[in-house]
Amino acid sequence: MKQLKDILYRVSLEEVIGRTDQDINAIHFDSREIKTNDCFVAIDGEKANGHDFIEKAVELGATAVICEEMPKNISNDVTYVRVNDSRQALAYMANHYYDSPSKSLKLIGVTGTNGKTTTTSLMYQLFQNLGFPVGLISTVVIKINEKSISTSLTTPDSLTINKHMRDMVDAGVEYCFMEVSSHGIDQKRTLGLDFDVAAFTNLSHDHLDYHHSFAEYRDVKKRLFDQLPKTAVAVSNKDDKNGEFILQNTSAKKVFYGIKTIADFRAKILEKSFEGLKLELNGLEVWSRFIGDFNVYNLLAVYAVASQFDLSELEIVEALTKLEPVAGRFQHLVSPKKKVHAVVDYAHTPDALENVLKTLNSIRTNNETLTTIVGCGGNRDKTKRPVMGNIATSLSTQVIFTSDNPRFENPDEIIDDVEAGVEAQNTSKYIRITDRGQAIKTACKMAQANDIILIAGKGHETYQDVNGVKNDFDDVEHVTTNFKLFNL
Ligand SMILES: CC(=O)N[C@H]1[C@@H](OP(=O)(O)OP(=O)(O)OC[C@H]2O[C@@H](n3ccc(=O)[nH]c3=O)[C@H](O)[C@@H]2O)O[C@H](CO)[C@@H](O)[C@@H]1O[C@H](C)C(=O)N[C@@H](C)C(=O)N[C@H](CCC(=O)O)C(=O)O
Ligand SMILES: Nc1ncnc2c1ncn2[C@@H]1O[C@H](COP(=O)(O)OP(=O)(O)OP(=O)(O)O)[C@@H](O)[C@H]1O
Ligand SMILES: N[C@H](CCC[C@H](N)C(=O)O)C(=O)O
Ligand SMILES: [Mg+2]
Repeated sequence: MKQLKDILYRVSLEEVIGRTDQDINAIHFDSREIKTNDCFVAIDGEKANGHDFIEKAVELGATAVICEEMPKNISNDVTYVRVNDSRQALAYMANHYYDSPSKSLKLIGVTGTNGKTTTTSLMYQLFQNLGFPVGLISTVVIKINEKSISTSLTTPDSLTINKHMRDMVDAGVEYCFMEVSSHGIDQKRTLGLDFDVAAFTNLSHDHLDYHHSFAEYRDVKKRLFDQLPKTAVAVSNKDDKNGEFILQNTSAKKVFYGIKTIADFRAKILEKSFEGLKLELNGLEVWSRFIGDFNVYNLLAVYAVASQFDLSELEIVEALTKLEPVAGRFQHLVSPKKKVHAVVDYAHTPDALENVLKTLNSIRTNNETLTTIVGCGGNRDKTKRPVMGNIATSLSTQVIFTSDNPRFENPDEIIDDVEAGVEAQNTSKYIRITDRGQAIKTACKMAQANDIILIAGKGHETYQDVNGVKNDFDDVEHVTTNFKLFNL
């Protein structure tokens, strides 16, 4: 239990009505969760305005309200605090409420369009293999040592982050690896966290519905590095067009990795196949079970981050070679009889789809058919749809356009948008099958020995979100079932 004035430390207060020495049970930004003696933080959001629920929160027992505009009706036994920015206030309050847990952790944040889940999960794996107590906050799962906690956002809200970090510290965790999404930075979900290292993977087209322009999207990502203290380390991908720009204004120590340019952490690709990659990492020759040039960047990011701590280079490189692929990221399944290759991959951006398809084309030995099954999510950036339609048809033998998570949109209209990007010479290369299960079944039915099927977009997801209902759906399960059904 803490007093309101202790939680409000560092929050710039515009106006206060009422006392600030009362005990606060819990902080909530959703009125529906309020109970007696809680503090309600009103946020003017994307869909609703929390200020409209202040009275409801008071009715439910809130004794403190944090808001950007004072409500018309003031209740005598409630304290009202007006602030400039409720999201910022929430982040600082969450930090104090949980006793600044990020200060007790070695905190590593990873941002970028693609590769965040892969690199943070690999860092978690590597440090765990080296015997450290570890935590992870990722799109797929939150981990506190061995314990898994389910999650729905890549970067949760500031209260949830601080709560999990508190639990991590209490469980003895030393290193915490977390994904930092652009929504997370923009909505100040990570504000006030004490990052020791922040790493940048890459920047390409995504979320332009939310950020309006590519420059705005890029500048939001850059903010993570701008806010780092001098004592922190900023790691970036030198081969990415924005890799140097992102670190332009950071006060942190700069460290770069790359394949094409001179960098602190370098890799050379010596051999590639479905079995993995032979690499040279800073001069040391190693084997890795990963497939695809993009995964070399991911391994380099892990290498660069791990090298910022008290570990020997040999120890790190050896641990890198032992890393296992991450669920739904280039997850490779081979049918037992006809050796049909299926790759389930979370590529849901144009750049990711292009990388995965180029990788598959580069390891195709003969002229096996490469069938791509792909769609786009509903209620997300519409401008990426035609671009992905074009990439899929240009880089595959044949394509089945299907449904991803339609959310509240009509799946056939989403496919219309994807189809609109197909260039004239490729129009005979695709068919449309809206039902994703049928699309996977059709591809398996057509498959011949050694053919390759890419199922893109949903990776690890075990549901399909239709009108807000999450129906069970798992790409990997569908592939395995159809491998059996068609005796592949
Ligand atoms: C567009 C967006 O990012 N929205 C996020 C944002 O919601 P918001 O603050 O705008 O909320 P809102 O629905 O407008 O409501 C405003 C306020 O009224 C409150 N309210 C509402 C109703 C009520 O009865 N009482 C009440 O108090 C709400 O709790 C909220 O505080 O803040 C919420 C709490 O942190 C998030 O759950 C919510 O994520 C939504 C569900 C979402 O889908 N977000 C996606 C786009 C997202 O964030 N994705 C990123 C990147 C993904 C990636 O590429 O990896 C991620 O980090 O996951
Ligand atoms: N370094 C990389 N560069 C480009 N593409 C990548 C890279 N790493 C992974 N990908 C591709 O992007 C997909 C998503 O990877 P991952 O889940 O690691 O990214 P993410 O940044 O966490 O995505 P999200 O924003 O959804 O959380 C992968 O399935 C793969 O196709
Ligand atoms: N974190 C990403 C995931 C997209 C995954 C894809 N399957 C979709 O539903 O669009 C987002 O929320 O945009
Ligand atoms: Mg992720």
